Amino acid sequence: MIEVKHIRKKYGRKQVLKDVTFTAEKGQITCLIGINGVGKSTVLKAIMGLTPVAGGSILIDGQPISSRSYESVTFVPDAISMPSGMTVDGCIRFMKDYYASWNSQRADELKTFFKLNGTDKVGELSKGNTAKLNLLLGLALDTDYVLMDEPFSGIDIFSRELIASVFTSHLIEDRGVIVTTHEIGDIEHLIDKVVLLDNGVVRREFQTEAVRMEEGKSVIDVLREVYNG
Ligand SMILES: Nc1ncnc2c1ncn2[C@@H]1O[C@H](COP(=O)(O)OP(=O)(O)OP(=O)(O)O)[C@@H](O)[C@H]1O
Repeated sequence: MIEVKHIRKKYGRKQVLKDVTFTAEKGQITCLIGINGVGKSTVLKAIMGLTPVAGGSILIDGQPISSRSYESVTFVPDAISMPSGMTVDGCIRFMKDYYASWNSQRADELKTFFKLNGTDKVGELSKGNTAKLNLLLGLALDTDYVLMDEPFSGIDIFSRELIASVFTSHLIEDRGVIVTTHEIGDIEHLIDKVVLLDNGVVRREFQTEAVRMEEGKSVIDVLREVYNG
């Protein structure tokens, strides 16, 4: 389980996270939602230890985050970090050489699933194919948790559907996923849990199925309630 407890974060004088607490379970898809600039990416970066936080703690399977956390958590950022002149197969080879946890079989399956062409260069990929390659490079690592920052950002409906279908496939297996997205409609039916960030705090944390069954509400209904009062 990933446990985020009372974390705070300031950029300069701006208090972005005032007191953020939530958990994300292994085997579940947890969606971090909130309006632009609320601090979703900052939370993901904090879990990865990529940005320092002022207070609170973050535990991964009971252990405080450290350089060893990379063995259990993968971060898929919202932009690809591979050189533009590298081919899709070149990226895959690079990752295989660099990471002991690289799973070549899953990488091959993802390449086929996303219909990526091995000889295409990163800099010449469409936005949708760039997002797919970025996900491939993250999901082919054998880690217990995957954090994805806006995997649907700026891509067409068909690519979004294909990416969404990965969430329910064996390619995710029983890993824990934390995803940020504005495209809630695309994945509402796939999400197990929602963490709603607003004004530096978690305004609601709920299991989607429970809210659907007990209150007859969708995630969007809850969002409207929170933001429109
Ligand atoms: N390195 C930084 N230096 C200064 N301010 C920053 C930095 N990174 C983020 N911020 C600010 O912190 C706030 C939260 O940013 P963050 O990217 O975490 O929000 P977000 O919820 O992911 O936004 P979006 O939905 O637009 O992606 C924003 O106001 C942003 O401008």
